[in-house]
Amino acid sequence: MPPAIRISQVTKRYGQLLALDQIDLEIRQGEFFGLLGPNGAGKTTLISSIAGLVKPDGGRIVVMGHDVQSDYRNSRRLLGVVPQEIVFDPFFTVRETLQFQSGYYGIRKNDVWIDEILANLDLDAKANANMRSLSGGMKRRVLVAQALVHRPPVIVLDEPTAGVDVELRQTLWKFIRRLNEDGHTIVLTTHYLEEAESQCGRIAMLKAGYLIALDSTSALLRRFSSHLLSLRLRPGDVLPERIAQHARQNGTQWQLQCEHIEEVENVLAELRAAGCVIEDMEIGKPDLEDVFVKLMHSGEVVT
Ligand SMILES: Nc1ncnc2c1ncn2[C@@H]1O[C@H](COP(=O)(O)OP(=O)(O)OP(=O)(O)O)[C@@H](O)[C@H]1O
Repeated sequence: MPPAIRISQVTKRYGQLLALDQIDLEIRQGEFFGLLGPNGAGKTTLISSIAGLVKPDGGRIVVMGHDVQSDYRNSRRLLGVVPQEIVFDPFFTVRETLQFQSGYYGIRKNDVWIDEILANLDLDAKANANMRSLSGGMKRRVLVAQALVHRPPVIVLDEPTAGVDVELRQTLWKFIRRLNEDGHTIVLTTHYLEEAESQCGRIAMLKAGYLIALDSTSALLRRFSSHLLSLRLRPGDVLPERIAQHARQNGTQWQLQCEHIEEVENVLAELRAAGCVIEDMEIGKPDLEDVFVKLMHSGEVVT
């Protein structure tokens, strides 16, 4: 089984700017994969290269066994891309837009599938509305629908939830998760790290054109996220010196950054041994934002 997407040594320059620097990345069939990075990291350039819209200066991209440059038609047929920018033809209705898009892939009589997509994206009431008359969020739903008309096995979503309300986010994720459960490979870029954390099994992080992290979401969280332990002691109790050195006082609370959960256990044992009584305690869950911030500010590379 070929990988869904194989990216080998891909480099892209815009004049002096190195937008992608020798990127190597393999996305397996059936994965829900996150591509993260700050503004300008190269995510859209990489996605556009996968879609054959940008021609890399070096390297090779293969989608489901088909080279994006030398076998463009087949690779493009296997890919559905939801672009970041909203572009639409103001003269068509939503249904016409989707029929037109189906025709682009040589598919006629696609209305059963089009109806299913419209229903799953809560767009059925707007099927005959003119594209011009839709709100920004509705237009974004149509972009998602357009990417799916030819039932591509690999679906790439470039910030699909930017500027989208909570209800659509939930509808969208439910549909995308269902497609993933049915075997579709999903590649997602987003700035909403909690979305990436909850949806993606594996994550790559780009920084200024470099791939700086590639691992499962759980491994990245384990490796880079610390637990924030917040404690309130019985009035009059004093933190043992060793712990106080590393703790920060916030009103009546003490806060300690613990790299591992075992460290939390050690702190509690020391407090007990010192005769301290804990009146209130909270352990902050590690999240992808910690990982992201740490990786973006350190020179570390974990691929
Ligand atoms: N057509 C272009 N011409 C010149 N420079 C470009 C072009 N497209 C992108 N760039 C530059 O390449 C770099 C990577 O841009 P890209 O859009 O891929 O980043 P991104 O990670 O998708 O950012 P964002 O999160 O803001 O969407 C940026 O410095 C950007 O200014």
